[in-house]
Amino acid sequence: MSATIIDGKAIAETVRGEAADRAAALEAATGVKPGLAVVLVGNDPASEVYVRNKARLTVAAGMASFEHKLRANTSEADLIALVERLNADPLVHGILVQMPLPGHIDSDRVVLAIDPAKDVDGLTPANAGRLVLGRGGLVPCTPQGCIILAKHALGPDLAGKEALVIGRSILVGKPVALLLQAESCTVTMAHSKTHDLAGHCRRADILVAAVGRPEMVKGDWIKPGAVVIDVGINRIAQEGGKTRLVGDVAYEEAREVAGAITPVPGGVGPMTIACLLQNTVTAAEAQVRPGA
Ligand SMILES: NC(=O)C1=CN([C@@H]2O[C@H](COP(=O)(O)OP(=O)(O)OC[C@H]3O[C@@H](n4cnc5c(N)ncnc54)[C@H](OP(=O)(O)O)[C@@H]3O)[C@@H](O)[C@H]2O)C=CC1
Ligand SMILES: Nc1nc(=O)c2c([nH]1)NC[C@@H]1CN(c3ccc(C(=O)N[C@@H](CCC(=O)O)C(=O)O)cc3)C=[N+]21
Repeated sequence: MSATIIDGKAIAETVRGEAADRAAALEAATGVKPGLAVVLVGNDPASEVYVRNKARLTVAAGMASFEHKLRANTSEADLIALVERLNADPLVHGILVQMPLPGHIDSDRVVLAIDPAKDVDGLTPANAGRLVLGRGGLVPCTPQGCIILAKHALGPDLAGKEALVIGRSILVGKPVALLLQAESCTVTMAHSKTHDLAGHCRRADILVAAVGRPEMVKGDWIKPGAVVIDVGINRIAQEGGKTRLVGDVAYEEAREVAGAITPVPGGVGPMTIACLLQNTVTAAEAQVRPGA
């Protein structure tokens, strides 16, 4: 039996449409157009593609896009000074600093400089803490996207499902595990020190892979009928000098066993951008109508 392919591209289009409607309603009511600032340090070619995609889709959703491309040798102080200017800029409601940053910059200090009200990545201690406590705040985009995709496959009620998250980063693994727990799943978090990863995978009704290792999760690790959400974005070399994107799951093997699976590209990636636009509108609404 072959898995249902979860169409992240189509689902993301719907989510972006909702963000566009909310942005238009806010502008009609208050005259304020939500604005998103993206900061990229250095010229990593893959990151440049994401930044370009984000800018195009932000404008298409009726929001303002501000791009700041800084040289790879930009100092931490100059980067923090830019973040502080964006914090103070009334046209900017959301700030995203693309990770990873070059090695000479302490990313914790940069994230701490972001106004939590504009932290559309949900990385500041204020937003991360609210997520742990279950008290709202801005929630990281990729984890939100994972939950939406899992619900597309399983329906809105995820309660009681066995969920395994591979990866425990602040950007993806930890928040996705918290969101699954909030949906009343029974959650296991695996990482580089986990023993018998394959055995853990085989118990999972929902498997989220956020590792950054191309095709690490094999088909025979997957419980028949499971929902597989592949967060990995890995560029690998192909014959003829070309490259291609693959996830953290061996897709061709996995789709023979899983009940539903997200492709790479066209799965979680587009959802990340769609949820970023939603977070930008949410941030703008709160900044325009505090307490509303
Ligand atoms: N689709 C999208 O929108 C997005 C995709 N990504 C992609 O998702 C992937 C993960 O990103 P991110 O979370 O930022 O990555 P990090 O490198 O920050 O985290 C990777 C995690 O994987 C764990 N890990 C590493 N090797 C193994 C192993 N052999 N077995 C089990 N666990 C392992 C690490 O464990 P430990 O903690 O022990 O070191 C760590 O927790 C990347 O491919 C990235 O490009 C990221 C963001 C958005
Ligand atoms: N502060 C921060 N927040 C992030 O959310 C963040 C980050 N830094 N650093 C890098 C990762 C990676 N990431 C992606 C977003 C969209 C796609 C995406 O749109 N992918 C498409 C197209 C990919 C392509 O074809 O190039 C797809 O998978 O179909 C991919 C990857 C966000 N990240």
